[in-house]
Amino acid sequence: MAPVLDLPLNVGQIDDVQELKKGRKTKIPIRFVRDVAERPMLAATPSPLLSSIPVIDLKKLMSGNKEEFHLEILKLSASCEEWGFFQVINHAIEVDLLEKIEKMAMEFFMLPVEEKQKYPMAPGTVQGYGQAFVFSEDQKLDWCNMFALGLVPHSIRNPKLWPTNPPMFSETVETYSKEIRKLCKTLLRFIALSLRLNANVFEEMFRESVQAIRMNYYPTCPRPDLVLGLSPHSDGSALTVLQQGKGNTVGLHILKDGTWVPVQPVKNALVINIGDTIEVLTNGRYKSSEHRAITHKEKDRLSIVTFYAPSYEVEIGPMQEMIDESNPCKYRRYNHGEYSRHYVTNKLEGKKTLEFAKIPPKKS
Ligand SMILES: O=C(O)CCC(=O)C(=O)O
Ligand SMILES: [Fe+2]
Repeated sequence: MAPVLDLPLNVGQIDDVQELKKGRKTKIPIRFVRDVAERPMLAATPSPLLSSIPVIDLKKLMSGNKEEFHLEILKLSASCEEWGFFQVINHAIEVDLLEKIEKMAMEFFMLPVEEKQKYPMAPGTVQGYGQAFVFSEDQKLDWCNMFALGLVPHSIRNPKLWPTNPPMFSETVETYSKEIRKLCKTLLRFIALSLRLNANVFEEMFRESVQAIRMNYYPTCPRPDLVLGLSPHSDGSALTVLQQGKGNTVGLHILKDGTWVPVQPVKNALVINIGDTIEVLTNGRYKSSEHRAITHKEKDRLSIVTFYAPSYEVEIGPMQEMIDESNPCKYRRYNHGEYSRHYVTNKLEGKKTLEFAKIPPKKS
């Protein structure tokens, strides 16, 4: 992943949530207890109208007749504009592979803590096992264990972080990442078409795109009402592909028009979201929505998340086609590597990271 902070950081004690659980204590350590305004308010049920994000059928885009294609492209465009999220079905990735990576990830998280800590995530970095995005002693912690790896290009990989246990881990991650890469390229072609742009525009612009994977494991929590599984954030990627564990409970929430909307898992679907890079490139037309994860009292949850982004040397800024009199340019131009560094060296805090790219509105 991108370069990280050189400073020594004092991040205080970071308890491993799976180990806390083994202690069978019902009292949540104070570092995990959120301020009242941040707590998830689980009792409040959102309107049923809001309870599902759009589902895109990739088969209709790849091989549907003219009418099916047209309707699906319109749906894709509306999903990216209004939600910044959709679920994709008929994505052509074998269910076996999805099941295999899920099994590997679970096997990894179930290893004894000493085994997992052989791949430590150093404070202020985002690869290895632990909690990312923690920069100070007084920062609240997420009820989550993460394991993250840089995959593509080869130079961002840290070979010391590739587990040899469970066996086949690296082989499965390689195969999976290739398939997800193909899917991202395909989706970006349709996203370009939905904007009436040349289908290759993103692929050509991104050069050798960067890809990283993060596995998030949310153990059960005695007080889901007090904690967050993952703090609210938007993703710094161009596109993110999220696989939820089979039979997962609802855990992912998207902020839409000021309301947290739970994402109902759809069997064998993958959840796709627009990252900050596409928001900037489209001058805000396609949104990188704020999202978070919550925990559950009786059910643990796993998510396997792939971040797909341009090569670090690429310059990003709103595309000319996205700017006109009624849509003045909202973001400045910057180098993607610079943004990536900014993203990974700041705590997750809603869409605050994207302030980096915003042009302040003119005072009248
Ligand atoms: O686990 C989830 O559903 C959310 C994960 C996520 O947003 C992330 O890893 O960036
Ligand atoms: Fe995310």
